[in-house]
Amino acid sequence: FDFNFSDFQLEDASQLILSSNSNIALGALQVTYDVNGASMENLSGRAMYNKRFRLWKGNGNPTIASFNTTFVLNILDQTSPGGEGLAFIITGNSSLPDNSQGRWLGIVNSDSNGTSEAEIVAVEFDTRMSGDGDLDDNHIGLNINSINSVTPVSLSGFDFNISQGLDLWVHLQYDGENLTVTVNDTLVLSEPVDLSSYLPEEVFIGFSASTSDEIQLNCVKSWWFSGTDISEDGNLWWVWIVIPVVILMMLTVVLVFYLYRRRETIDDDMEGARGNIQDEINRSGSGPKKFGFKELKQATANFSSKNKLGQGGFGIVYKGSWRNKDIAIKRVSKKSNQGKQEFIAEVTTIGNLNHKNLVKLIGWCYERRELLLVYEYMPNGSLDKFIFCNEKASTAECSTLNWQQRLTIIQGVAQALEYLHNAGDFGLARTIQEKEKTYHSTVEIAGTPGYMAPETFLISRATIETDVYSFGVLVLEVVCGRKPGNQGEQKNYNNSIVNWLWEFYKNGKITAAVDSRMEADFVETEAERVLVLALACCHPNPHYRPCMRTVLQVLSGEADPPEVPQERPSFMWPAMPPSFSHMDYSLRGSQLTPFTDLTGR
Ligand SMILES: Nc1ncnc2c1ncn2[C@@H]1O[C@H](COP(=O)(O)OP(=O)(O)OP(=O)(O)O)[C@@H](O)[C@H]1O
Repeated sequence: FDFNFSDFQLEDASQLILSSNSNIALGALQVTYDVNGASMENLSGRAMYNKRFRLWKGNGNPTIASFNTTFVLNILDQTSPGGEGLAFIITGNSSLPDNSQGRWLGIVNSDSNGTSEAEIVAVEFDTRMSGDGDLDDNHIGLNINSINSVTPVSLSGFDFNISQGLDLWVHLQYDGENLTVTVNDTLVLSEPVDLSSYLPEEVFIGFSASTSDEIQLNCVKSWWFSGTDISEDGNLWWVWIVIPVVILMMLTVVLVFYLYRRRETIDDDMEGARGNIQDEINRSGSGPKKFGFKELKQATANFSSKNKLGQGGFGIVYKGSWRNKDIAIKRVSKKSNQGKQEFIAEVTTIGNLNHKNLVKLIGWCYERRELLLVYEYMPNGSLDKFIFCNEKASTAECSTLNWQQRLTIIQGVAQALEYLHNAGDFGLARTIQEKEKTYHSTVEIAGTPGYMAPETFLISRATIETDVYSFGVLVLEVVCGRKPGNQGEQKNYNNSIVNWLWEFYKNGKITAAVDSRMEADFVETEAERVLVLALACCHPNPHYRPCMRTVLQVLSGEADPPEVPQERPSFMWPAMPPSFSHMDYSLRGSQLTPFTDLTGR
């Protein structure tokens, strides 16, 4: 809070509040006017700076501003003696009190004198001894809400005479505790005073003066003021709004940038993954088409549950319509363990297969972290619907397959499997074997209990032999119309359909196991041949299982079924090839692990 009037010109009036008896003339502030030829008697006047100065703030232990001010006074008696005096004032009220001429110096009047309502602190330059408290006619004093000074100091002792028309350089300083006054570089007054006790927080500063019957010229020739601006803190409200807003904006920018980068990284990863997948699939030279996710979403009416065909180990299969053609879309579950490698394996191997008994893989999609496989649609659905009948289903709902149909199915599956075992050294099994992981037609260790060869858990992978075992179980299912067993039963290996049938075989009545729903309408020799073949496929020792070529020969009648022992052999591991069969396994000690407990999924 600073201002400086090196002199006073008329235009400076806009920065001042001048009472009616004050004006600017002759380069000076005439606190009581001395021009215009009007009477100068019994006047009082005030000339205040027009902006308030914040003197203090806060309650209890307030912060108090400090200030410095220097002004040049020129007071000249017009009568002898002259009268009355001039004061530097700090006040809550800029307006001149009524009837403050004469001895009141424009500071107070008879009503406000001595009251706190006056709200004024003044340093008076008193040129007339006019009241009881006055020291002499040449003194200064600190006045608080009163015309009587707290500590009047005579300037006569300092060789100054206030009202002789000499320039008095007055420097007034307040440090928040003490008020000091120097006149012409001489310290004349120093007084402790808490201005906040008497004055409001915001004050006007300026000058007051008066005349009486005795008159004088009351001029201020220049005025400089500088005070600490404690109001700034109080005006910092905008800081509390602006800074949090700026911080919030910065955080938002950082967050948006971070999310954008993260998204980019994810997209990059996905792009990278997709790129790899696409590259690998392309490199394999396979035929399946790459579909867009949107395309498949549309084809399945947004994967509507109405279009669900079934659910396998990898996820849900939906029926879809694409270019007026029915398709089946397997949406690999995100929870599924099918990873990129398995996906590529499925696309590149199955996609390259071409056999009338194998469902054709038309295409694939890997987008938005979604893995999808598109197959040709099989309108008749799954075989299990035809060979197992829900006990609650009516006869109409469960049409029984005749012997020829069953034989055709078995032959069809055998042909497909033989094709797989010969086509390109069985890509799927090979792909997964490389990873030392089993892959068959479902997740983790191949498939559903009951279809799994006993060694599956021990070797942890699919082999041609384990496929033959599964085929054997399928044959038993198709011929006997019986499920391989529920999961609970499968925890006990001896409860499997294989063990069940072996009992019939042992008792010499294997055809008694044939599905009774055919009402004995089947060719007994064919049924026996097929069932014994199935037992051979399900031999606990993989080395004794026939290959699929042999299976086909037996099914077509070109060859007899392999010899099958009357008693089901125990499962031993490691399994010995036929040439070692004479060896006493028990001598092999701990290396030989009789199979006792097999746990499926
Ligand atoms: N191409 C298709 N046409 C018609 N229905 C199909 C087709 N593919 C699958 N389905 C139906 O969806 C079901 C699930 O098929 P999916 O191939 O996922 O599993 P699965 O062969 O039954 O078992 P696994 O998970 O062991 O392979 C099938 O049982 C069948 O009912």
